Amino acid sequence: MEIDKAIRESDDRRLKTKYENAIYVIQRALALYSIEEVAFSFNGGKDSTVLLHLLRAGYFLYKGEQSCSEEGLNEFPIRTIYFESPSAFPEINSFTYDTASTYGLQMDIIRLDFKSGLEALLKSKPIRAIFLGVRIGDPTAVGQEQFSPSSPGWPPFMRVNPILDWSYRDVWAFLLKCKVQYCSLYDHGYTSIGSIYDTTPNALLSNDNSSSGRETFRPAYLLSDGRLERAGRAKRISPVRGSSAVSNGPDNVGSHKNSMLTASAIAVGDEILFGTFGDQLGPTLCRKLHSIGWSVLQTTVVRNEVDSVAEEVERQKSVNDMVFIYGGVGPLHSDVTLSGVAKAFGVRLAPDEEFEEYLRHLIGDQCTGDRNEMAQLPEGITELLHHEKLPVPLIKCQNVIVLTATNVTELDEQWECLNQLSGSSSLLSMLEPYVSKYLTTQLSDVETAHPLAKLCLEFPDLYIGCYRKSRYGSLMISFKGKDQVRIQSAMEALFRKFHPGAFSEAK
Ligand SMILES: Cc1cc2nc3c(=O)[nH]c(=O)nc-3n(C[C@H](O)[C@H](O)[C@H](O)COP(=O)(O)O)c2cc1C
Ligand SMILES: Nc1ncnc2c1ncn2[C@@H]1O[C@H](COP(=O)(O)OP(=O)(O)OP(=O)(O)O)[C@@H](O)[C@H]1O
Ligand SMILES: [Mg+2]
Repeated sequence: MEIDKAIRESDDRRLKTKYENAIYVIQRALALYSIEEVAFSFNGGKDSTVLLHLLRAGYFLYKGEQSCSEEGLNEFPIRTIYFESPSAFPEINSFTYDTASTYGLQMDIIRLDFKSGLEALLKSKPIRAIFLGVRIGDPTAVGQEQFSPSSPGWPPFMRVNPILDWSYRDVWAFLLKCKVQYCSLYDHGYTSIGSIYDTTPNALLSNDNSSSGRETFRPAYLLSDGRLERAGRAKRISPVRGSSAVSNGPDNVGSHKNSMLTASAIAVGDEILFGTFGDQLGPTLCRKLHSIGWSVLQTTVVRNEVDSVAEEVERQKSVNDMVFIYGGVGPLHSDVTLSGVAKAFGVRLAPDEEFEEYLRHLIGDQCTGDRNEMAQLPEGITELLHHEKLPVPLIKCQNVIVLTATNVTELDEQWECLNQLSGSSSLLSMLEPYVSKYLTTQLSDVETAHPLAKLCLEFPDLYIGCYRKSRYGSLMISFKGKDQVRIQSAMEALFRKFHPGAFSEAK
């Protein structure tokens, strides 16, 4: 069988592993369901083209194990369904039909929407399982496994996704290694194909030939960052963020100048709770947030335990505009922060090829196996924050930023990068910074308590706090707010309540 031979003769270890896993899934499905009970959903796209050849190989190998003779092994008896639509590209349509005839596919053409089409199909045929070319990273892959029952509200069948864990690069490695035909649009810069209304060539593959008047594009397999395969697809409205207060674009940055944005910080570390090691980052992070006008509502310390992290993240993300979490990131048994974040959002960890590439640069050969645990990130909600000064991008899951800093110097660097990124994107809106004034007094707590309580009522827009460094030393009074004039007025109001010289200003 030519596909099996091409992969077995290749020296691409990663591709071999992906191939073997996919073939395993296909063979399990063929063992679970009779041939009349399975169908292949084929639409001429690159992923379904990969799947077609995997199914051909999988069926061949499965049948070969069952019978001694080679007779009939090259046929492909799996029912193939194609949802034909007038909004499909003509190239996709003709490729689908040509491929069907080349490989003798028994095609059922369905001219209904997916759901109604499947309802009709399942009524007329004994189908129980459908092979799909869905991959992690596709918007529809979130939450799916290799075997996933159809969703509630859909007719009942098993979705079988043999290439769920394949990356964009794996897809192209396979198609090129096996030298099989694929739809011609992929040679002209299309990297993911939807309808004629929502799909254009991927601008990242554009040749700079604007002077010639006709823009041309490089082939899809040259796209180096697979995460951008959908860059040529019209955007759907993205999921709602953790909070509407975080700006969604540069235009909004200014409009937040005077609004209130809140953050919290979560430190993950048993050693902090044992008292062996102090939280290095919390206080610095609070000061930094304050300096850009954000209010910090809470800092917490949680154990290196998935559920503890998940519960805290879940709580904080729903009441804050941004949550910062640090500690517990890496390959150690105690590094559970990303699992906790994933659990808080109800998603799983999935391999992220781009992140893996960064880690590979950083730790080289120590990056073992085909599945790098450190390159698993919360699926469908992760954004990598790139900055030239960062060896590995920071991870942002909706309104949760995972900091990898372990000390203040590293935090300074990461904060600077975050700030610079915020300048050109919507990351952290810069607000009017807080200003602070401090007074000290030798007056007793009892003398100051009542007038200070009244002052707080008179200046509800300011934070007026009191603390002392020792029970018998001087009392420190802090005034924090965004309006210098208001702070001055509050201080003067306080002076008027006591004898002159009762307070002195402190730095
Ligand atoms: C054979 C088949 C089965 C599908 N099963 C489901 C399903 O169980 N649940 C679901 O939400 N969508 C299901 N879909 C729809 C897809 O998840 C998804 O909406 C569709 O492929 C997206 O295509 P679009 O980007 O062109 O809208 C199915 C689609 C096909 C072709
Ligand atoms: N019109 C359709 N008819 C049959 N199956 C479909 C159709 N649209 C989608 N599918 C199924 O859903 C899978 C995922 O679709 P998706 O568009 O992500 O991948 P693709 O079309 O194979 O490749 P590409 O990402 O390049 O468009 C397909 O591989 C196929 O199994
Ligand atoms: Mg497609």
